[in-house]
Amino acid sequence: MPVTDFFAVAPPAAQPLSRPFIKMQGLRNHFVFLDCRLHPVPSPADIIRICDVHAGVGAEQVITIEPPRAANAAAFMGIHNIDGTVAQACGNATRCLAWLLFDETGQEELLIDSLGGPLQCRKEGPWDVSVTLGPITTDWARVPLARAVDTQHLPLASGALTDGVALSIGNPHAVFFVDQEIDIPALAPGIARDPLFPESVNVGVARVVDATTLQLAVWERPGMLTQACGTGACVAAYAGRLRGLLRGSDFTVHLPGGTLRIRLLDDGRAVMSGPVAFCCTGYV
Ligand SMILES: N[C@H](CCC[C@H](N)C(=O)O)C(=O)O
Repeated sequence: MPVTDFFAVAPPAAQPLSRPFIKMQGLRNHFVFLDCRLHPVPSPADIIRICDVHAGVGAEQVITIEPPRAANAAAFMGIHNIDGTVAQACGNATRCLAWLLFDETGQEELLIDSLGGPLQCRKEGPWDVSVTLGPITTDWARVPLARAVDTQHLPLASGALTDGVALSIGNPHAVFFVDQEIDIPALAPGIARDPLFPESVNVGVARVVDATTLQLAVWERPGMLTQACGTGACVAAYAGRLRGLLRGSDFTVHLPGGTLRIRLLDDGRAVMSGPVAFCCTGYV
């Protein structure tokens, strides 16, 4: 029985809440999945409650599985941040959603549609999934930025976070390369709320280990340090190669929650490969 059959299981009569959910995590970046092929997309207030571990099950994003909007897509993926706002891309959640759809359909390759565009997904192992995201761009208007600046050498700083690179892979990122320990919660908000970023920005802090390896941590929109950020890993590898700090096409990105493998394609897209894990089911 596919895990997603749970979405059709009625709650116990005494259950005060009626919405079935599946929770999964990718490198400890954790998500609540709701099937909106059967139920309406929840309100921002409900998203906030579900993400709040003191009021709901707790999650770093709520992912809504919606009917496909693009031809030959298995589903549309809605990405909802903890403040109820909508994001355009989420690498770790895409791997988890792909796993659920592989399990549901028996397929081992499929397309997921999203605001950031189509995402080709492939089952690499029982709990290992690759997703092709992008293309990545450093075009200021598409990050987006509020004005034209050199996106490869950003004119803003917050403490030791200087000389960053602005990119988009569907969602906005600013990547800073450092060679020292950084108090990210102290410094990253100064970047994220800078008026240069009209939609705010995910702030990646990267340290080069060698020509194909990074260490990375990301202060994600709307303002939280996550254990892993899939889109952040893709753009950090891209920015590192752009800066001449990395070489080749295949990279390893170590995040606090674990490691992702990133392959940069010639067309600007990135193939991100990594694990997924099942957490629990329940009702919210
Ligand atoms: N908070 C991000 C979305 C989730 C990105 C991250 N969880 C990933 O795995 O890519 C944003 O607002 O753009």
